[in-house]
Amino acid sequence: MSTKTNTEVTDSSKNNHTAPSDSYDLVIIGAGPGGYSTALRSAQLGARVALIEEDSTVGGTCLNRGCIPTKALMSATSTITLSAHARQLGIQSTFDGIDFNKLTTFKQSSVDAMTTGLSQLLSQRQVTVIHGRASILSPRTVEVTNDSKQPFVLHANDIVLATGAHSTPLPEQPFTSDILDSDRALDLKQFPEHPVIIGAGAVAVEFASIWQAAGSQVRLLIRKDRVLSDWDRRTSMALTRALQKQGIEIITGSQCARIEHEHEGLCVSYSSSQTDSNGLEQQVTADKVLVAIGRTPNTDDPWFAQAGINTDPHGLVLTDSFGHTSCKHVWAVGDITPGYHFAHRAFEQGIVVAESIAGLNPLPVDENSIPQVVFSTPQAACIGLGKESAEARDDLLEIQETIYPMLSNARMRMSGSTGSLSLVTACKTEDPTTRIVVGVHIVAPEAAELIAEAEQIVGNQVPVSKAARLIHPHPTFSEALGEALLKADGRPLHMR
Ligand SMILES: Cc1cc2nc3c(=O)[nH]c(=O)nc-3n(C[C@H](O)[C@H](O)[C@H](O)COP(=O)(O)OP(=O)(O)OC[C@H]3O[C@@H](n4cnc5c(N)ncnc54)[C@H](O)[C@@H]3O)c2cc1C
Ligand SMILES: NC(=O)c1ccc[n+]([C@@H]2O[C@H](COP(=O)([O-])OP(=O)(O)OC[C@H]3O[C@@H](n4cnc5c(N)ncnc54)[C@H](O)[C@@H]3O)[C@@H](O)[C@H]2O)c1
Repeated sequence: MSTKTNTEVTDSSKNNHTAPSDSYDLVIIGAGPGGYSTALRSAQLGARVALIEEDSTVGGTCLNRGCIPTKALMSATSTITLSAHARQLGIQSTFDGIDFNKLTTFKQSSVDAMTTGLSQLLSQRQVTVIHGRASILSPRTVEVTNDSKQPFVLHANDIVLATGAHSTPLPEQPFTSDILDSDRALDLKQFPEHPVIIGAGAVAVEFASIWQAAGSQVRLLIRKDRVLSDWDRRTSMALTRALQKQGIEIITGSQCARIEHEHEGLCVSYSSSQTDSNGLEQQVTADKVLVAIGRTPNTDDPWFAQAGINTDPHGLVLTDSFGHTSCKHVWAVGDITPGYHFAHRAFEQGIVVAESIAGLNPLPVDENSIPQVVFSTPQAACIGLGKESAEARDDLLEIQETIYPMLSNARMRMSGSTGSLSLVTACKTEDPTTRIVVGVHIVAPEAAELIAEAEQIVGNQVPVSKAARLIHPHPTFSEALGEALLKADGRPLHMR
């Protein structure tokens, strides 16, 4: 849940040496990954920075109710999956249930460690953190409101908008204690017994993995034939099959019509192109429903439009590749801007905006080399282009897909997991004799770590012939990428 408070307008950190003033080089609205990375880098470059956050803690969605608490739960429940696998390997272990109080303490301590550490870092860099709700009064003036004092005004040479996003509900179906968004799902006191999850993106798939591992009987209601349907088809199909193999029921081609309360839970009505061609509705029951159909940017306060900040039809703030908005001296970063919505993208945007404001002329964020990772079981990760998107590009020639059979990898076999790995290679029209790697797509237990190497290769446009010379330690999951590169270079080693 969002932890909005009406704390006093003051420095958040007790040991913050910088007293609030009314004049700054930079005022940033929102202390999530976009806002705090801008603050940290700007302060490092010598700017006087105020960071305004309406929650009681810094860190935004990611630290408080996104990346960190979900991965804490995932770290905990993945041990149940491991222990089930251990039994197959001859290691006797029993799963005696979950101490939810202890689990909640672990999750919260993971969050607290990150938010406290961030607060201290901001303090060390002399960033003034102010708790309150901010709005732009004019291009160089921000008003801050909270309950305890009169609104007050800050002046700034530049303003950065980093207000983030919130979960989108189904039409006319507000979130409740039973119809959950991810914030509410993270606050549950017990895992649900037979939840329905609506959606097929990162939130849906991660919660499906957490809950199924913990013993819930999860049903996923998805519109297409596979989860992560905007990913490369082979990869998303591999993950879909892996989830089904674990017992997650995936109802494909389905569109939720409504959710109603019944005597003992919820009834989800949906139309399904797969099971009923006459369009008749089907029903499933659930004790909780998680609605994970995307997020809406926090840009609907009237001051956005009044300040002249242009948005697209989804409410996303339009910027150039350096973060300038339509309003001079106002910049935007993170989930309110069009593109991938990940913390690591927001970090890089924050750095680029800070360096632009400081006059360092940074390179713009390279939107083509942003890795996507889903912390499901198994994990899925990708970077760059799939085969179809590469074929649609005018600047690429001779597109080739190389598929590595994951069960040829010793560590994959030992893990008991299924997976997939494919590479897309191509030549650029301007250099038609040099083949480079333009995309890597992985489903595997350590895909989130493996993708970092792929990012170097794709992001730096390394020729296949050079990348295939990199030596990988044996026996590791990372060898799978090495073997795939050898195959793409026409020199497969441990496969035909
Ligand atoms: C369940 C979940 C799991 C996720 N897991 C991952 C993951 O594993 N990896 C990953 O890379 N990404 C993950 N994400 C996405 C990631 O959390 C976001 O991309 C990231 O937080 C965006 O950062 P931001 O700074 O743009 O916005 P936010 O983090 O949303 O921060 C915006 C901040 O602005 C504040 N604010 C808004 N309006 C005002 C105002 N008017 N005045 C003052 N303060 C204001 C808000 O209170 C908030 O703290 C996850 C998201 C969710 C929901
Ligand atoms: N590991 C990570 O990096 C991570 C983890 C969780 C969330 N996130 C980010 O948080 C944001 C929110 O995640 P999300 O999964 O909610 O959104 P998403 O946009 O990633 O996925 C939304 C899913 O809902 C489906 N959908 C949309 N409207 C629907 C409808 N009316 N009925 C049924 N299905 C519908 C879409 O087809 C899609 O599969 C994303 O930007 C995501 O990148 C990232």
